[in-house]
Amino acid sequence: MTGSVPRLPGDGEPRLRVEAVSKTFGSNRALREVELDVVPGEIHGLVGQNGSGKSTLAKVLTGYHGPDPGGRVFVDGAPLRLPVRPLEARARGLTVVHQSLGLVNDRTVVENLRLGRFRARRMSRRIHWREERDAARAALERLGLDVPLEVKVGALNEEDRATVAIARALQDAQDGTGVIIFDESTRSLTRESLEHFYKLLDSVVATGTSVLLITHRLEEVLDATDRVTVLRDGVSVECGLPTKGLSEADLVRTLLGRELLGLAREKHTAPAETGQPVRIEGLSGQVARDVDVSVAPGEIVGVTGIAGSGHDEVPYLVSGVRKATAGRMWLGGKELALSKMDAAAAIAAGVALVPEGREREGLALEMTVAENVLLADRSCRRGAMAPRRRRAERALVGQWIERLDVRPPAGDLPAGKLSGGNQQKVLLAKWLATNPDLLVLHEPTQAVDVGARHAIVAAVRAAADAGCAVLVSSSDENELSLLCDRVVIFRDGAAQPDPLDHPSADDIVQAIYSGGKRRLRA
Ligand SMILES: Nc1ncnc2c1ncn2[C@@H]1O[C@H](COP(=O)(O)OP(=O)(O)OP(=O)(O)O)[C@@H](O)[C@H]1O
Repeated sequence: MTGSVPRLPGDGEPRLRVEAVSKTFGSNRALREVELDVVPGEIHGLVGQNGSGKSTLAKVLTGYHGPDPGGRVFVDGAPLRLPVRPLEARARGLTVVHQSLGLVNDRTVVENLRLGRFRARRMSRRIHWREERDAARAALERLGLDVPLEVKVGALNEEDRATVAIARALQDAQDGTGVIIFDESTRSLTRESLEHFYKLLDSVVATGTSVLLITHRLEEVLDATDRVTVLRDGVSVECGLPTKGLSEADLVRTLLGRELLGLAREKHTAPAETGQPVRIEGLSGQVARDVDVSVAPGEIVGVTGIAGSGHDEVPYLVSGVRKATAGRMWLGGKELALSKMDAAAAIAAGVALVPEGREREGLALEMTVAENVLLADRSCRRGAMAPRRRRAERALVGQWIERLDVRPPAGDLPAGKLSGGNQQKVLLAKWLATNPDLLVLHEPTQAVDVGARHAIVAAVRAAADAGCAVLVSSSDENELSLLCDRVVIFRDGAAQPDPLDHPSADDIVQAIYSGGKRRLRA
Protein backbone atom coordinates (compact mmCIF):
# COMPACT_ATOMS: atom_id res chain seq x y z
CA MET A 1 0.00 0.00 0.00
CA THR A 2 3.02 2.29 0.56
CA GLY A 3 3.10 5.16 -1.86
CA SER A 4 -0.29 4.42 -3.46
CA VAL A 5 -2.30 7.58 -3.01
CA PRO A 6 -6.05 7.27 -3.27
CA ARG A 7 -7.10 10.93 -3.46
CA LEU A 8 -10.24 12.02 -1.81
CA PRO A 9 -11.94 15.42 -1.58
CA GLY A 10 -10.58 17.35 -4.58
CA ASP A 11 -8.66 16.01 -7.52
CA GLY A 12 -5.92 17.77 -9.43
CA GLU A 13 -2.65 19.14 -8.08
CA PRO A 14 -1.91 18.19 -4.47
CA ARG A 15 -1.82 21.18 -2.14
CA LEU A 16 1.30 19.77 -0.53
CA ARG A 17 3.53 17.05 -1.87
CA VAL A 18 6.57 15.71 -0.04
CA GLU A 19 8.93 13.44 -1.96
CA ALA A 20 11.80 11.44 -0.44
CA VAL A 21 12.48 13.91 2.38
CA SER A 22 15.09 12.72 4.91
CA LYS A 23 16.55 14.28 8.03
CA THR A 24 19.52 13.05 10.04
CA PHE A 25 20.53 14.24 13.53
CA GLY A 26 24.09 12.99 14.16
CA SER A 27 23.81 9.22 13.79
CA ASN A 28 20.00 9.24 14.10
CA ARG A 29 18.06 9.18 10.83
CA ALA A 30 14.78 10.76 12.00
CA LEU A 31 13.15 10.83 8.52
CA ARG A 32 13.86 8.38 5.73
CA GLU A 33 12.66 9.35 2.27
CA VAL A 34 9.25 10.34 3.58
CA GLU A 35 6.34 10.68 1.14
CA LEU A 36 3.22 12.73 1.83
CA ASP A 37 0.46 14.00 -0.40
CA VAL A 38 -2.23 16.37 0.89
CA VAL A 39 -4.99 17.17 -1.59
CA PRO A 40 -7.14 20.34 -1.72
CA GLY A 41 -9.87 20.57 0.87
CA GLU A 42 -8.98 17.58 2.98
CA ILE A 43 -8.13 17.03 6.61
CA HIS A 44 -5.16 14.69 6.47
CA GLY A 45 -3.93 12.91 9.59
CA LEU A 46 -0.25 12.28 10.31
CA VAL A 47 0.28 9.66 13.00
CA GLY A 48 3.14 7.58 14.36
CA GLN A 49 4.71 6.42 17.59
CA ASN A 50 6.66 8.81 19.78
CA GLY A 51 9.90 9.58 17.99
CA SER A 52 8.64 8.41 14.59
CA GLY A 53 9.44 11.82 13.06
CA LYS A 54 6.12 13.73 12.91
CA SER A 55 7.36 16.96 14.49
CA THR A 56 10.63 16.75 12.59
CA LEU A 57 8.66 16.64 9.33
CA ALA A 58 6.55 19.65 10.40
CA LYS A 59 9.74 21.49 11.32
CA VAL A 60 11.37 20.68 7.98
CA LEU A 61 8.28 21.94 6.15
CA THR A 62 8.27 25.24 8.00
CA GLY A 63 12.02 25.84 7.84
CA TYR A 64 13.06 25.11 11.43
CA HIS A 65 15.21 22.16 10.35
CA GLY A 66 17.01 21.83 7.02
CA PRO A 67 16.45 18.38 5.42
CA ASP A 68 19.19 16.11 4.11
CA PRO A 69 19.96 16.66 0.43
CA GLY A 70 17.79 14.83 -2.09
CA GLY A 71 14.17 15.41 -1.09
CA ARG A 72 11.59 17.63 -2.77
CA VAL A 73 8.56 19.57 -1.54
CA PHE A 74 5.84 21.04 -3.78
CA VAL A 75 3.06 23.45 -2.84
CA ASP A 76 0.21 23.62 -5.35
CA GLY A 77 2.42 21.95 -7.93
CA ALA A 78 5.35 24.37 -7.68
CA PRO A 79 8.59 23.37 -5.91
CA LEU A 80 9.44 24.93 -2.57
CA ARG A 81 13.14 25.77 -2.14
CA LEU A 82 14.96 23.57 0.38
CA PRO A 83 15.90 24.22 3.11
CA VAL A 84 12.55 25.93 3.48
CA ARG A 85 12.69 29.69 4.15
CA PRO A 86 10.01 30.34 6.79
CA LEU A 87 8.74 33.57 5.19
CA GLU A 88 8.59 31.96 1.77
CA ALA A 89 6.64 28.99 3.15
CA ARG A 90 4.21 31.37 4.83
CA ALA A 91 3.80 33.40 1.65
CA ARG A 92 2.89 30.13 -0.13
CA GLY A 93 0.25 29.46 2.52
CA LEU A 94 2.15 26.76 4.46
CA THR A 95 1.82 27.48 8.20
CA VAL A 96 2.03 25.55 11.42
CA VAL A 97 0.07 25.77 14.66
CA HIS A 98 2.18 24.36 17.48
CA GLN A 99 1.27 22.48 20.64
CA SER A 100 -0.88 24.45 23.06
CA LEU A 101 -1.90 26.58 20.06
CA GLY A 102 1.30 28.65 20.23
CA LEU A 103 -0.40 31.75 21.69
CA VAL A 104 1.19 34.43 23.87
CA ASN A 105 -1.15 34.78 26.84
CA ASP A 106 -0.18 38.25 28.00
CA ARG A 107 -0.64 39.79 24.54
CA THR A 108 -3.94 40.94 23.07
CA VAL A 109 -5.85 39.13 20.34
CA VAL A 110 -4.75 41.65 17.71
CA GLU A 111 -1.10 41.33 18.80
CA ASN A 112 -1.28 37.53 18.68
CA LEU A 113 -2.89 37.57 15.27
CA ARG A 114 -0.44 40.04 13.79
CA LEU A 115 2.78 39.07 15.62
CA GLY A 116 5.54 38.79 13.01
CA ARG A 117 3.36 40.52 10.44
CA PHE A 118 3.21 44.11 11.72
CA ARG A 119 3.59 46.73 9.04
CA ALA A 120 5.44 49.78 10.40
CA ARG A 121 5.05 53.26 8.88
CA ARG A 122 7.92 54.05 6.52
CA MET A 123 9.17 57.21 8.23
CA SER A 124 8.27 56.90 11.91
CA ARG A 125 8.59 53.05 12.05
CA ARG A 126 5.50 53.11 14.23
CA ILE A 127 2.91 50.40 13.92
CA HIS A 128 -0.27 51.40 12.14
CA TRP A 129 -2.68 49.93 14.68
CA ARG A 130 -5.86 50.71 12.76
CA GLU A 131 -4.60 48.70 9.80
CA GLU A 132 -3.47 45.89 12.09
CA ARG A 133 -6.88 45.78 13.73
CA ASP A 134 -8.59 45.71 10.31
CA ALA A 135 -6.33 42.83 9.22
CA ALA A 136 -7.02 40.97 12.47
CA ARG A 137 -10.77 41.50 12.15
CA ALA A 138 -10.67 40.28 8.53
CA ALA A 139 -8.81 37.12 9.63
CA LEU A 140 -11.52 36.35 12.19
CA GLU A 141 -14.31 37.18 9.76
CA ARG A 142 -13.03 34.48 7.42
CA LEU A 143 -14.03 32.04 10.10
CA GLY A 144 -17.33 33.90 10.56
CA LEU A 145 -16.45 34.61 14.19
CA ASP A 146 -16.00 37.59 16.38
CA VAL A 147 -13.45 37.71 19.20
CA PRO A 148 -12.74 40.98 21.06
CA LEU A 149 -9.46 42.28 19.63
CA GLU A 150 -8.12 44.17 22.62
CA VAL A 151 -8.55 41.42 25.21
CA LYS A 152 -5.46 39.54 26.41
CA VAL A 153 -5.45 36.01 25.01
CA GLY A 154 -4.90 34.55 28.48
CA ALA A 155 -8.32 35.87 29.48
CA LEU A 156 -10.16 34.15 26.60
CA ASN A 157 -12.05 30.92 26.92
CA GLU A 158 -10.60 27.88 25.17
CA GLU A 159 -12.91 28.08 22.17
CA ASP A 160 -11.88 31.67 21.44
CA ARG A 161 -8.24 30.73 21.86
CA ALA A 162 -8.62 27.97 19.30
CA THR A 163 -10.34 30.46 16.98
CA VAL A 164 -7.46 32.95 17.31
CA ALA A 165 -4.84 30.25 16.62
CA ILE A 166 -6.64 29.05 13.50
CA ALA A 167 -7.35 32.58 12.24
CA ARG A 168 -3.68 33.43 12.67
CA ALA A 169 -2.57 30.42 10.64
CA LEU A 170 -5.20 31.06 8.00
CA GLN A 171 -4.54 34.73 7.37
CA ASP A 172 -1.67 34.21 4.92
CA ALA A 173 -3.57 31.77 2.73
CA GLN A 174 -5.97 33.09 0.11
CA ASP A 175 -9.37 31.42 0.23
CA GLY A 176 -9.01 27.99 -1.28
CA THR A 177 -5.21 27.79 -1.01
CA GLY A 178 -2.67 26.82 1.60
CA VAL A 179 -2.07 24.08 4.13
CA ILE A 180 -2.24 24.50 7.88
CA ILE A 181 -0.24 21.98 9.91
CA PHE A 182 -1.53 21.38 13.44
CA ASP A 183 1.32 19.81 15.41
CA GLU A 184 -0.48 18.21 18.37
CA SER A 185 -2.39 21.46 18.80
CA THR A 186 -5.49 19.67 20.08
CA ARG A 187 -3.53 18.09 22.90
CA SER A 188 -4.52 20.57 25.57
CA LEU A 189 -8.02 21.28 24.28
CA THR A 190 -10.90 20.25 26.45
CA ARG A 191 -13.68 17.97 25.24
CA GLU A 192 -15.97 20.96 24.71
CA SER A 193 -13.54 23.10 22.72
CA LEU A 194 -12.48 20.10 20.63
CA GLU A 195 -15.91 20.05 19.03
CA HIS A 196 -15.69 23.77 18.25
CA PHE A 197 -12.17 23.26 16.87
CA TYR A 198 -13.34 20.62 14.41
CA LYS A 199 -16.27 22.76 13.28
CA LEU A 200 -13.77 25.50 12.46
CA LEU A 201 -11.59 23.04 10.57
CA ASP A 202 -14.60 21.97 8.54
CA SER A 203 -15.23 25.57 7.57
CA VAL A 204 -11.54 26.00 6.69
CA VAL A 205 -11.38 22.95 4.41
CA ALA A 206 -14.75 23.83 2.85
CA THR A 207 -12.93 26.75 1.14
CA GLY A 208 -10.36 24.35 -0.36
CA THR A 209 -7.57 25.04 2.14
CA SER A 210 -6.10 21.80 3.47
CA VAL A 211 -5.22 20.69 6.96
CA LEU A 212 -2.46 18.34 8.11
CA LEU A 213 -3.34 17.14 11.59
CA ILE A 214 -0.64 15.59 13.78
CA THR A 215 -2.15 13.83 16.78
CA HIS A 216 -1.91 10.79 19.02
CA ARG A 217 -5.65 10.58 19.54
CA LEU A 218 -6.55 7.81 17.14
CA GLU A 219 -10.29 8.18 17.70
CA GLU A 220 -9.87 11.79 16.57
CA VAL A 221 -8.06 10.66 13.43
CA LEU A 222 -10.83 8.22 12.56
CA ASP A 223 -13.55 10.76 13.35
CA ALA A 224 -12.11 13.91 11.87
CA THR A 225 -9.73 13.15 9.01
CA ASP A 226 -10.33 12.06 5.43
CA ARG A 227 -7.04 10.24 5.02
CA VAL A 228 -4.06 9.39 7.14
CA THR A 229 -0.33 8.96 6.60
CA VAL A 230 1.51 6.73 9.06
CA LEU A 231 5.17 7.19 10.00
CA ARG A 232 7.09 4.34 11.56
CA ASP A 233 10.74 4.93 12.56
CA GLY A 234 10.95 7.83 10.14
CA VAL A 235 9.45 5.91 7.20
CA SER A 236 6.02 6.64 5.70
CA VAL A 237 4.61 3.12 5.85
CA GLU A 238 1.15 4.25 4.68
CA CYS A 239 0.48 7.29 2.51
CA GLY A 240 -2.99 8.77 2.35
CA LEU A 241 -4.92 5.79 3.65
CA PRO A 242 -8.68 6.64 3.57
CA THR A 243 -10.07 6.63 7.12
CA LYS A 244 -13.61 5.76 6.12
CA GLY A 245 -14.21 2.19 7.25
CA LEU A 246 -10.81 1.98 8.94
CA SER A 247 -10.94 0.52 12.45
CA GLU A 248 -8.85 1.65 15.39
CA ALA A 249 -7.30 -1.82 15.57
CA ASP A 250 -6.18 -1.55 11.90
CA LEU A 251 -4.66 1.83 12.53
CA VAL A 252 -2.86 0.63 15.68
CA ARG A 253 -1.45 -2.35 13.79
CA THR A 254 -0.09 -0.11 11.03
CA LEU A 255 1.30 2.37 13.48
CA LEU A 256 3.09 -0.12 15.72
CA GLY A 257 3.86 -2.72 13.09
CA ARG A 258 2.40 -5.34 15.45
CA GLU A 259 -0.71 -6.23 17.39
CA LEU A 260 -1.23 -4.45 20.66
CA LEU A 261 -1.49 -6.87 23.57
CA GLY A 262 -4.75 -6.59 25.47
CA LEU A 263 -3.07 -5.88 28.83
CA ALA A 264 -4.35 -2.35 29.29
CA ARG A 265 -7.95 -3.30 28.59
CA GLU A 266 -8.08 -5.49 31.68
CA LYS A 267 -9.39 -3.63 34.70
CA HIS A 268 -7.00 -2.83 37.48
CA THR A 269 -8.09 -4.15 40.84
CA ALA A 270 -6.60 -2.68 43.96
CA PRO A 271 -5.16 -5.36 46.26
CA ALA A 272 -7.57 -6.38 49.05
CA GLU A 273 -5.00 -6.12 51.85
CA THR A 274 -4.26 -2.43 52.18
CA GLY A 275 -2.88 -0.19 54.86
CA GLN A 276 -4.04 3.24 55.92
CA PRO A 277 -5.54 5.23 53.04
CA VAL A 278 -4.24 8.66 52.06
CA ARG A 279 -7.03 10.97 53.19
CA ILE A 280 -7.56 14.44 51.82
CA GLU A 281 -10.21 16.48 53.59
CA GLY A 282 -11.67 19.97 53.09
CA LEU A 283 -9.30 20.78 50.22
CA SER A 284 -9.95 24.19 48.67
CA GLY A 285 -8.01 26.17 46.09
CA GLN A 286 -8.95 28.73 43.47
CA VAL A 287 -11.76 26.59 42.06
CA ALA A 288 -11.80 23.38 44.09
CA ARG A 289 -13.79 23.74 47.29
CA ASP A 290 -14.14 21.53 50.28
CA VAL A 291 -13.02 18.39 48.48
CA ASP A 292 -12.74 15.07 50.33
CA VAL A 293 -10.95 12.20 48.56
CA SER A 294 -9.30 9.13 49.91
CA VAL A 295 -6.97 6.75 48.10
CA ALA A 296 -5.96 3.43 49.60
CA PRO A 297 -2.46 2.04 49.05
CA GLY A 298 -2.66 0.04 45.82
CA GLU A 299 -5.65 2.00 44.57
CA ILE A 300 -5.79 4.25 41.47
CA VAL A 301 -8.36 7.04 41.83
CA GLY A 302 -9.21 9.46 39.01
CA VAL A 303 -10.63 12.98 39.20
CA THR A 304 -12.25 14.61 36.17
CA GLY A 305 -14.92 17.06 35.02
CA ILE A 306 -15.54 19.72 32.39
CA ALA A 307 -12.95 22.49 31.99
CA GLY A 308 -12.93 24.79 35.00
CA SER A 309 -14.57 22.29 37.35
CA GLY A 310 -11.51 22.21 39.60
CA HIS A 311 -10.30 18.63 39.10
CA ASP A 312 -7.13 19.81 37.35
CA GLU A 313 -6.17 21.93 40.35
CA VAL A 314 -6.06 18.94 42.70
CA PRO A 315 -2.60 17.55 41.68
CA TYR A 316 -0.91 20.88 42.34
CA LEU A 317 -2.70 21.51 45.64
CA VAL A 318 -1.86 18.11 47.15
CA SER A 319 1.79 18.31 46.07
CA GLY A 320 2.46 21.76 47.47
CA VAL A 321 3.11 23.29 44.05
CA ARG A 322 0.14 25.65 44.57
CA LYS A 323 -0.95 26.76 47.98
CA ALA A 324 -4.33 25.42 49.06
CA THR A 325 -6.58 27.90 50.85
CA ALA A 326 -7.69 25.09 53.19
CA GLY A 327 -7.36 21.36 53.59
CA ARG A 328 -5.58 18.59 55.43
CA MET A 329 -3.97 15.37 54.24
CA TRP A 330 -3.20 12.22 56.24
CA LEU A 331 -0.30 10.33 54.70
CA GLY A 332 1.91 7.63 56.23
CA GLY A 333 0.58 8.32 59.73
CA LYS A 334 1.26 12.06 59.49
CA GLU A 335 -1.19 14.92 59.24
CA LEU A 336 -0.22 17.70 56.83
CA ALA A 337 -1.80 21.16 56.58
CA LEU A 338 -2.16 21.69 52.84
CA SER A 339 -2.37 25.47 53.16
CA LYS A 340 1.14 25.50 54.68
CA MET A 341 2.82 22.69 52.74
CA ASP A 342 5.33 23.58 50.01
CA ALA A 343 6.68 21.28 47.28
CA ALA A 344 9.81 20.30 49.26
CA ALA A 345 7.71 19.28 52.28
CA ALA A 346 5.41 17.25 50.02
CA ILE A 347 8.35 15.38 48.46
CA ALA A 348 9.78 14.71 51.92
CA ALA A 349 6.39 13.32 52.99
CA GLY A 350 6.43 10.88 50.05
CA VAL A 351 4.32 12.71 47.45
CA ALA A 352 5.47 12.63 43.81
CA LEU A 353 3.81 14.84 41.19
CA VAL A 354 4.07 14.18 37.44
CA PRO A 355 2.68 17.41 35.99
CA GLU A 356 1.41 17.98 32.47
CA GLY A 357 3.34 20.20 30.09
CA ARG A 358 6.66 18.49 30.59
CA GLU A 359 8.67 21.16 28.73
CA ARG A 360 7.81 23.75 31.31
CA GLU A 361 7.74 21.68 34.44
CA GLY A 362 9.66 18.77 35.76
CA LEU A 363 12.38 17.94 33.23
CA ALA A 364 15.82 19.49 32.95
CA LEU A 365 16.09 19.41 29.16
CA GLU A 366 19.84 20.10 29.00
CA MET A 367 20.61 17.24 31.43
CA THR A 368 20.85 13.64 30.26
CA VAL A 369 18.03 11.12 30.47
CA ALA A 370 19.96 9.30 33.24
CA GLU A 371 20.49 12.49 35.24
CA ASN A 372 16.81 13.31 34.98
CA VAL A 373 15.73 9.84 36.08
CA LEU A 374 18.06 10.00 39.09
CA LEU A 375 17.37 13.62 39.99
CA ALA A 376 14.61 12.93 42.47
CA ASP A 377 15.67 9.48 43.67
CA ARG A 378 16.59 9.91 47.31
CA SER A 379 18.23 6.47 47.68
CA CYS A 380 20.81 7.09 44.92
CA ARG A 381 22.37 10.05 46.65
CA ARG A 382 23.25 8.14 49.79
CA GLY A 383 25.69 5.59 51.02
CA ALA A 384 27.55 3.25 48.71
CA MET A 385 31.03 3.74 47.29
CA ALA A 386 31.25 5.68 44.06
CA PRO A 387 31.86 2.84 41.52
CA ARG A 388 29.20 0.62 43.08
CA ARG A 389 26.79 3.48 43.24
CA ARG A 390 27.44 4.35 39.60
CA ARG A 391 26.80 0.74 38.55
CA ALA A 392 23.56 0.67 40.57
CA GLU A 393 22.48 3.95 39.02
CA ARG A 394 23.23 2.74 35.50
CA ALA A 395 21.22 -0.43 36.13
CA LEU A 396 18.30 1.55 37.53
CA VAL A 397 18.23 3.94 34.58
CA GLY A 398 18.44 0.98 32.18
CA GLN A 399 15.47 -0.67 33.88
CA TRP A 400 13.32 2.42 33.58
CA ILE A 401 14.28 2.99 29.95
CA GLU A 402 13.27 -0.60 29.19
CA ARG A 403 10.06 -0.58 31.25
CA LEU A 404 8.75 2.60 29.70
CA ASP A 405 10.21 1.87 26.27
CA VAL A 406 12.10 5.18 26.06
CA ARG A 407 13.38 5.73 22.53
CA PRO A 408 16.20 5.94 21.69
CA PRO A 409 17.20 3.84 24.74
CA ALA A 410 20.21 6.01 25.53
CA GLY A 411 20.68 7.26 29.09
CA ASP A 412 23.45 9.64 28.07
CA LEU A 413 21.32 11.63 25.59
CA PRO A 414 20.20 15.12 26.71
CA ALA A 415 16.48 14.92 27.53
CA GLY A 416 15.85 17.89 25.22
CA LYS A 417 16.88 15.75 22.23
CA LEU A 418 14.09 13.24 22.83
CA SER A 419 10.71 13.52 21.14
CA GLY A 420 7.87 14.97 23.21
CA GLY A 421 6.32 11.65 24.20
CA ASN A 422 9.64 10.14 25.19
CA GLN A 423 10.28 13.13 27.46
CA GLN A 424 6.95 12.37 29.12
CA LYS A 425 8.13 8.81 29.82
CA VAL A 426 11.40 10.06 31.36
CA LEU A 427 9.46 12.41 33.62
CA LEU A 428 7.28 9.54 34.81
CA ALA A 429 10.35 7.33 35.37
CA LYS A 430 11.99 10.08 37.43
CA TRP A 431 9.12 10.10 39.92
CA LEU A 432 8.35 6.38 39.91
CA ALA A 433 12.00 5.78 40.77
CA THR A 434 11.43 7.56 44.12
CA ASN A 435 8.94 4.86 45.26
CA PRO A 436 6.43 7.47 46.46
CA ASP A 437 3.62 6.77 48.91
CA LEU A 438 1.29 9.02 46.93
CA LEU A 439 1.80 9.34 43.18
CA VAL A 440 -0.11 12.26 41.66
CA LEU A 441 -0.47 12.36 37.88
CA HIS A 442 -1.88 15.09 35.65
CA GLU A 443 -2.77 14.02 32.08
CA PRO A 444 -0.12 11.26 32.20
CA THR A 445 -0.57 9.94 28.65
CA GLN A 446 -1.47 13.19 26.90
CA ALA A 447 1.48 13.28 24.51
CA VAL A 448 2.21 9.61 24.09
CA ASP A 449 1.42 7.10 21.41
CA VAL A 450 -0.84 4.11 21.82
CA GLY A 451 2.03 1.69 22.57
CA ALA A 452 3.64 4.01 25.10
CA ARG A 453 0.25 4.59 26.71
CA HIS A 454 0.12 0.88 27.51
CA ALA A 455 3.67 0.97 28.90
CA ILE A 456 2.72 3.91 31.13
CA VAL A 457 -0.50 2.27 32.28
CA ALA A 458 1.45 -0.90 33.13
CA ALA A 459 4.10 1.07 35.06
CA VAL A 460 1.50 3.02 37.06
CA ARG A 461 -0.38 -0.19 37.87
CA ALA A 462 2.86 -1.84 38.97
CA ALA A 463 3.52 1.10 41.31
CA ALA A 464 -0.01 0.71 42.72
CA ASP A 465 0.43 -3.04 43.10
CA ALA A 466 3.60 -2.36 45.07
CA GLY A 467 1.50 -0.36 47.54
CA CYS A 468 1.55 3.19 46.19
CA ALA A 469 -1.68 5.25 46.33
CA VAL A 470 -2.26 6.87 42.92
CA LEU A 471 -4.34 9.96 42.20
CA VAL A 472 -4.86 10.85 38.51
CA SER A 473 -6.39 14.08 37.20
CA SER A 474 -7.31 13.75 33.56
CA SER A 475 -9.65 15.06 30.90
CA ASP A 476 -9.27 11.88 28.86
CA GLU A 477 -12.03 9.41 29.63
CA ASN A 478 -10.21 6.58 27.84
CA GLU A 479 -7.14 7.08 29.98
CA LEU A 480 -9.21 7.19 33.17
CA SER A 481 -11.11 4.09 32.20
CA LEU A 482 -7.88 2.19 31.47
CA LEU A 483 -6.22 3.20 34.70
CA CYS A 484 -8.67 3.77 37.49
CA ASP A 485 -10.38 1.69 40.17
CA ARG A 486 -12.64 4.67 40.98
CA VAL A 487 -13.35 8.00 39.27
CA VAL A 488 -14.60 11.09 41.09
CA ILE A 489 -16.54 13.64 39.01
CA PHE A 490 -16.07 17.35 39.76
CA ARG A 491 -18.73 19.98 39.22
CA ASP A 492 -18.24 23.70 39.99
CA GLY A 493 -15.26 22.96 42.18
CA ALA A 494 -17.00 20.28 44.24
CA ALA A 495 -16.32 16.54 44.19
CA GLN A 496 -19.58 14.72 43.52
CA PRO A 497 -20.58 11.94 45.91
CA ASP A 498 -20.65 8.31 44.74
CA PRO A 499 -17.47 7.88 42.68
CA LEU A 500 -17.80 5.64 39.59
CA ASP A 501 -16.52 2.13 40.20
CA HIS A 502 -14.31 0.78 37.35
CA PRO A 503 -16.21 2.92 34.80
CA SER A 504 -16.03 2.62 31.02
CA ALA A 505 -15.09 5.73 28.99
CA ASP A 506 -18.76 6.21 28.08
CA ASP A 507 -19.81 5.97 31.74
CA ILE A 508 -17.38 8.78 32.53
CA VAL A 509 -18.56 11.07 29.70
CA GLN A 510 -22.14 10.40 30.64
CA ALA A 511 -21.52 11.23 34.29
CA ILE A 512 -19.75 14.47 33.35
CA TYR A 513 -22.40 15.73 30.96
CA SER A 514 -25.33 13.53 31.93
CA GLY A 515 -25.59 12.96 28.19
CA GLY A 516 -24.20 10.84 25.36
CA LYS A 517 -20.83 10.95 23.66
CA ARG A 518 -20.81 13.18 20.60
CA ARG A 519 -18.81 12.68 17.44
CA LEU A 520 -16.34 15.35 16.44
CA ARG A 521 -17.55 15.68 12.86
CA ALA A 522 -20.97 14.91 11.45
N1 LIG B 1 16.96 18.59 17.81
C1 LIG B 1 17.17 17.28 17.79
N2 LIG B 1 18.41 16.76 17.91
C2 LIG B 1 18.62 15.43 17.88
N3 LIG B 1 17.65 14.49 17.69
C3 LIG B 1 16.40 14.96 17.54
C4 LIG B 1 16.09 16.36 17.59
N4 LIG B 1 14.75 16.50 17.40
C5 LIG B 1 14.24 15.26 17.26
N5 LIG B 1 15.25 14.34 17.34
C6 LIG B 1 15.09 12.88 17.19
O1 LIG B 1 14.38 12.65 15.99
C7 LIG B 1 13.48 11.56 16.14
C8 LIG B 1 12.06 12.02 15.74
O2 LIG B 1 11.60 12.96 16.72
P1 LIG B 1 10.23 13.75 16.55
O3 LIG B 1 10.19 14.79 17.63
O4 LIG B 1 10.09 14.21 15.16
O5 LIG B 1 9.18 12.59 16.84
P2 LIG B 1 7.60 12.67 16.96
O6 LIG B 1 7.04 11.63 16.05
O7 LIG B 1 7.13 14.07 16.76
O8 LIG B 1 7.40 12.20 18.48
P3 LIG B 1 6.33 12.63 19.61
O9 LIG B 1 5.05 11.99 19.22
O10 LIG B 1 6.90 12.02 20.85
O11 LIG B 1 6.29 14.14 19.66
C9 LIG B 1 13.59 11.11 17.58
O12 LIG B 1 14.44 9.98 17.61
C10 LIG B 1 14.21 12.28 18.30
O13 LIG B 1 14.99 11.84 19.40
